Amino acid sequence: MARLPAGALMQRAAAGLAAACADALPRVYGSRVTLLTGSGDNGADTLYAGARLARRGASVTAVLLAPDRTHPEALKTLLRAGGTTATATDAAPLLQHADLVLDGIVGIGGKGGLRPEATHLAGLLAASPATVVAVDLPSGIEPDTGEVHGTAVRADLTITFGTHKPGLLIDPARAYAGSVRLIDIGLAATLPHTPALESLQHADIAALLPRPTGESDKYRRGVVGIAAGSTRYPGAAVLAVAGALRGGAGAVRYVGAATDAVLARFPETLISHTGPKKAGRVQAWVAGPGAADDPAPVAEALATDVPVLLDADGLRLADRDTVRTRKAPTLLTPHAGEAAALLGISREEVEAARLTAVRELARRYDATVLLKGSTTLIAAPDPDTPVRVNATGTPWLATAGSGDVLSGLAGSLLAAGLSPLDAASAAAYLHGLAGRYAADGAPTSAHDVAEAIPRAWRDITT
Ligand SMILES: NC(=O)C1=CN([C@@H]2O[C@H](COP(=O)(O)OP(=O)(O)OC[C@H]3O[C@@H](n4cnc5c(N)ncnc54)[C@H](OP(=O)(O)O)[C@@H]3O)[C@@H](O)[C@H]2O)[C@@H](O)CC1
Ligand SMILES: Nc1ncnc2c1ncn2[C@@H]1O[C@H](COP(=O)(O)OP(=O)(O)O)[C@@H](O)[C@H]1O
Repeated sequence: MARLPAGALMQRAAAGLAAACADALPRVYGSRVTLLTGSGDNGADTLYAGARLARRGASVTAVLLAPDRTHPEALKTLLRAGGTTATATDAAPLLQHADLVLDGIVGIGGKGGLRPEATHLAGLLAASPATVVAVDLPSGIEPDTGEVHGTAVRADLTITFGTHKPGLLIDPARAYAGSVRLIDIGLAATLPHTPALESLQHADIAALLPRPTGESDKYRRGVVGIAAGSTRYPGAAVLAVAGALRGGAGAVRYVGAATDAVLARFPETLISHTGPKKAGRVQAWVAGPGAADDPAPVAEALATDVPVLLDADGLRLADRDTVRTRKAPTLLTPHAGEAAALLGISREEVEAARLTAVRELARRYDATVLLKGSTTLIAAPDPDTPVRVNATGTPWLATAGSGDVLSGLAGSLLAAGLSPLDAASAAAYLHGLAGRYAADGAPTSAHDVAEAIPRAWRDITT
């Protein structure tokens, strides 16, 4: 992100910051505020905000990480307002007794992991009972990727300026930010034209979801084929069909070894006793959930000329060159473990660098990739298309079979005519919202998530 001159923008940032700190304190007058002040503009923001709080009667002390390189004007302003300074060696009691700490060690100018002195302060801060407010972003996280190398500040609240940085939206860094509040300081004209990341909201998703019209019939609405399930995992087929039936396609066709289980639960399913190749026309295939070790249905689905979603076993069974050379689009929906296997790295490496992993998979497979997990990311094969980060979801979704529901749902949206990027985005959004409704603060099941999809759909579109 480009660095802008201080001045008016910095004053706006400081005003917003001071107002947010005042909101976070029971009262400003008499409260103890400690500033962690680095030598860049991020540190200067803390000094200007601290000056505003000092003028309202707070007792403000700035811990200067680099006393001789502190922003001189900002420091003068704090001192004139009655604030004081300290060095990092005096920080421990100040942090221990503060009501509120402003973290301005580094912002978007931070490079690599925190240096030793900053690491030490972040450690002291972790043991402090104070409310921690991060300035622009928690020091130590990587602003552009969401990675965290070493120690980072854990904030209760992050006040970010102008735009959300990717690190505030993607785990693991996201978890360090606490709640995030965006302050508009008039940066819009200077931001890059195409963002690195997009996060679709209710209205964006509503505009994508298919709606039947008077002309519609079940075939025109799209038929989604589900090649899933095995004698070992029949439930995966049932759950994928459950998701597909709620995804907007006019009909769901099933092929696989779980016909009885699928029909028992969903008699409306069209059954074909062949592989995808001879199953009859569909507008999209979902291949892989619970497929166990049979590569044939996956290969047959990939040989068709309609969009194919590959999930679970389908990811392992698919041939990469076949995916790359398909004319119709392919959507891959791995969780971190499956992504790791495809990339030949560890699950931990994927979880530590989700953005890199999802982009790399999209590049290697020349396909759209939805990477599931604590942060769901969706990357298109074109590297210039912004990656999408899903705004809904809940950790309660981490329950067996909920990914199968997602695959059916996304497949159904593909069959209804959405592009892989939009189908994946809309499915993740609906699924995340349905997960929240189904859980409502208590454990839930994949089946309940599927049942909550219509409520999520209604909420988005009405
Ligand atoms: N964009 C805008 O328009 C606006 C931006 N604004 C604000 O400016 C912030 C960006 O300020 P910035 O560019 O001065 O960089 P910043 O984050 O303070 O870091 C640089 C300092 O950190 C140090 N340092 C670096 N790495 C480190 C590490 N790993 N561990 C420890 N230290 C490390 C580095 O030291 P050096 O390498 O020089 O020794 C240097 O001193 C931005 O986040 C926002 O708050 C607002 O005022 C509103 C308008
Ligand atoms: N910690 C988490 N926070 C939010 N969502 C999660 C978390 N862990 C998993 N999920 C979501 O739960 C679903 C699990 O899918 P998956 O791992 O494929 O499970 P399964 O194979 O059992 O169906 C995905 O939609 C994923 O994004």
